[in-house]
Amino acid sequence: MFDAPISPFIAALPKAELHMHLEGSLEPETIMRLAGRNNVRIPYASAEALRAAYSFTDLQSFLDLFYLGLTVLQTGEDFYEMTRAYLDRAAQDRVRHAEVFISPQGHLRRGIAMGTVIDNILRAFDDAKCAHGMTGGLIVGIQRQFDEEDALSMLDGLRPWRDRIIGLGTGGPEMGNRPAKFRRAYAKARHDLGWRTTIHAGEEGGADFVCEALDALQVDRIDHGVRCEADPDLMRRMAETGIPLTVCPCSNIMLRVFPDMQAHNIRRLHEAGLCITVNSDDPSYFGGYVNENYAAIQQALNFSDAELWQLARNSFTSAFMAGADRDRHLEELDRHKPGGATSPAA
Ligand SMILES: Nc1ncnc2[nH]cnc12
Ligand SMILES: [Zn+2]
Repeated sequence: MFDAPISPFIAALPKAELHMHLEGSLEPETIMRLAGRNNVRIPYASAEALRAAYSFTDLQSFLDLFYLGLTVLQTGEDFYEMTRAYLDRAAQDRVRHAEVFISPQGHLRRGIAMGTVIDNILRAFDDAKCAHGMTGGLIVGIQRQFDEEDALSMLDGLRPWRDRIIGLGTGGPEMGNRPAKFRRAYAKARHDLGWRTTIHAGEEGGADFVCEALDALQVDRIDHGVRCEADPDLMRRMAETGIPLTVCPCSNIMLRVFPDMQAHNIRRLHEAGLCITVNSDDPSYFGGYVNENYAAIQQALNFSDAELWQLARNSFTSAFMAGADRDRHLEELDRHKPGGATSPAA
């Protein structure tokens, strides 16, 4: 579906990916293989039949399949393989820093222990860092359809990994589950656990969801956020404060947030001075890893190499990453600047 050619510039461009759900990186072939290995019933005859079902009408129609697919994850090895496969694939796309989401509640409810989930994801990160020299970290995601008590008890269960987790996010069905529902969970993550925070807002929900996320939760980033355009005051605020948006162009087309890529507002958001980053969200479900997302906006919306370079730069400056790592990545990125590298003072 997203078959724009990936230019040599995009292929070589160092980039950070900040919005990618590990469970959304499970390819249909992997889902069917793990279903067989773990004796989990998936009501599709083959990987091709499962992939053929990836035709969505809205966020919920996707989430139904996403929640089905993740049931094949049973053992520590499954979580390791899923994470390692994504990180190896991302390294091929020149992702130098990856911040990925996991939704522990979806696994705890099926009787999987927190340690099985978290330890094995972190082990895959450690190995991928050695293999590819990449940096990155794990963001735990609240599933917003469950109540805040459930989110708070998940946070209690994550305390032993407090220093190895970088942030808290929230995903799941946005309508009917406003950001302020998780006020206490976000305060706990920030003050008690010392994590950075982000939330899916303004994907299907309106600009008011983005405002509420900023005011009630004081998040550091907004995931998606594309519907902020409906509120000019909010647009000005976002431009002034530089709060990053992790935009996922292919996801937005697949979930019908916009009818097609030409109609996507990412260029307008960028030109309005917002800090925009490009990400894949759930690459196996939406037909594109991060480079396909860069290529899609280049082709449909005429992003120049210089503009794509700026989006890649935003991805590093928006990351929840230590200053020394960021400086190292930015130095490497500088060498790919169209028209030549900037001087250290620039
Ligand atoms: N695009 C998305 N929106 C909300 N929740 C999600 N979980 C995985 N992908 C998601
Ligand atoms: Zn997402």
